[in-house]
Amino acid sequence: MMLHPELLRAARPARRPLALATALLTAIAATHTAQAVLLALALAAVARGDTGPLPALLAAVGGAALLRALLTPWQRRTAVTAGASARTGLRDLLLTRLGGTGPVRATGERAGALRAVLVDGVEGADAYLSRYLPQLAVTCALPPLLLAAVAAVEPRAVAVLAPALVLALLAPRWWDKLLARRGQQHWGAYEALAADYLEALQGMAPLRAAGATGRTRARLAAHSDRLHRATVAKLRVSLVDTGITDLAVQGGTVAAVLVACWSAGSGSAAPAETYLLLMLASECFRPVRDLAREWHSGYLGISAADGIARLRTATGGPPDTGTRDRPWTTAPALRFDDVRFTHPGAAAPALHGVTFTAPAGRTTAIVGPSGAGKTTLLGLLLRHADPDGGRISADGEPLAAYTLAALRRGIAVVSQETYLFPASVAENLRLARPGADDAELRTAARAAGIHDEILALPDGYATAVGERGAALSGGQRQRIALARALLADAPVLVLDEATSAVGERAEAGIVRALAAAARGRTCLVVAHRLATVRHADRIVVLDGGRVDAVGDHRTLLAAGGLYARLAGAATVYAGEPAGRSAR
Ligand SMILES: Nc1ncnc2c1ncn2[C@@H]1O[C@H](COP(=O)(O)OP(=O)(O)OP(=O)(O)O)[C@@H](O)[C@H]1O
Repeated sequence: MMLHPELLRAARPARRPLALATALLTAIAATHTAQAVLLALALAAVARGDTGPLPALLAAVGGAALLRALLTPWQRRTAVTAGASARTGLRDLLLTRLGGTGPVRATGERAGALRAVLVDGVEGADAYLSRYLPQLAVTCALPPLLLAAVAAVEPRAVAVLAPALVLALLAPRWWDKLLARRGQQHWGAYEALAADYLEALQGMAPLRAAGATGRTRARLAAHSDRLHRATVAKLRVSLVDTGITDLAVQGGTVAAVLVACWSAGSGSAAPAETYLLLMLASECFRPVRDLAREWHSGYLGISAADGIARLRTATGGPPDTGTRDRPWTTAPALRFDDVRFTHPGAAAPALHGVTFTAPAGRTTAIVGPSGAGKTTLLGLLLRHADPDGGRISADGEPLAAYTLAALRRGIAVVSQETYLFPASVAENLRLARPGADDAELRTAARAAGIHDEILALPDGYATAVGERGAALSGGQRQRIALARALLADAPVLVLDEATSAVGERAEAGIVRALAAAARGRTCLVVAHRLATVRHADRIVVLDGGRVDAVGDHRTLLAAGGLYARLAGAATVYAGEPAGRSAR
């Protein structure tokens, strides 16, 4: 009788089909009981030598079997519908929750473990809800009614059937805690192995380059062995559980047969009563046997339930309490006011009180040495986290006033880590705007400097890009991601090292084209190569989490501070004398 609040919560969206599936299962169980009673009456008629009622009784038996044959597929279909509805609701909820907590890393979960919960865990919850739960309801409801019927026929039989039923259903509950613990250990080992395999597959190239594939294989084998041991430990407890249930079912049935024989032998029961007793005794245990059959479905769901609960209640994102559910209609001015932030667990603040304005419809670049806080600042703008102090506002309205969905619709982001889905180039572009026509796709691709290269692909815009865009170069992937962001037509465009994989020569042209395409939008650009941002309307120089200077390229160079030093380093790095760049 394993009930888990997390799984019961997941059942809510599927309440109706689950109730129908349970009602149908009850009806199917009722046809078994009716068939048993009718067969007992038919056998009693044969024993009496009275064949008169036999045709009607046998026709009724056939009717019960036929009804069951009709109800069973209906029940299965309804249960599958209920499971699908619960599964979809649960995955939606978990994905929304994950989306709300920001990047996957923010939840502290490994991607492979998340995949295990979202795919296998939710499948386990489906099996629990659609198969185990209806059967559990029937098992709790039916045997007491059948015991009452047995009591009416032969009260003494209840004395053997009731303890057997109690033993079958309740004895295994004594080690529910152990079962739950073993289930969790098994699930934990499964999640860890899923995460290990995903990371090993994703990191195959660097592992091979570092000659570490052998060590990785050995580590995976060790974790696989851990999962095997957890499976055996779980199976051992599970087998004891089903063993006790089987023993109680067999023992109870045999005891009931003995009571029936004794009643018949002593002449205290008529043949009809004896047959009824034999049939009803067997029917008492049918739901218990059926529940044992669904036991593994239930156990899988229970094992995964804690993982689902952990994900559903994952914290790490800011509260989505804003009421403005539409993004800005025109490009807003973004104001950072004394923004302070320390990453969870970090020893020192990443931002110490950052103040500047990114003017509406203009391009503002954020530059600074590694670790200056540029990415942290963009993360706060996207509300992956909220500042510890100060505030960020758009057109004077705090970001928290907007719903997270509105905010994220209003801000298109291209970061260093681009993600392309295994679909065509056109489909990847249309993720940003499903209704975009071909001309719009081409305009965005031209602005991102990728149009000609797309045309040169085997099927042009219909070319499949492979998993994570494997069929394209890093620079091509980044420019497709840029085109996608332009297509989104959001009033705010954030580029975080968005052209880092593009060659330096091509980069300047792309950035110029981007600036033209994004005219009228508020752009925030982070780039290591200063040549990328020298045409920005405003440049904010960050250093150690503080604003060092704000200005345009010329005034910052003339001021001769950190920016000039960074520019010098950049031009030397690019093979140019520092003086040329300064002019
Ligand atoms: N998730 C994190 N947890 C703890 N500290 C972090 C985290 N992310 C960044 N930091 C720290 O915050 C500071 C600012 O990091 P941030 O990534 O914002 O700098 P950056 O200017 O973008 O650097 P880079 O140019 O190298 O990308 C650094 O000291 C960094 O170590």
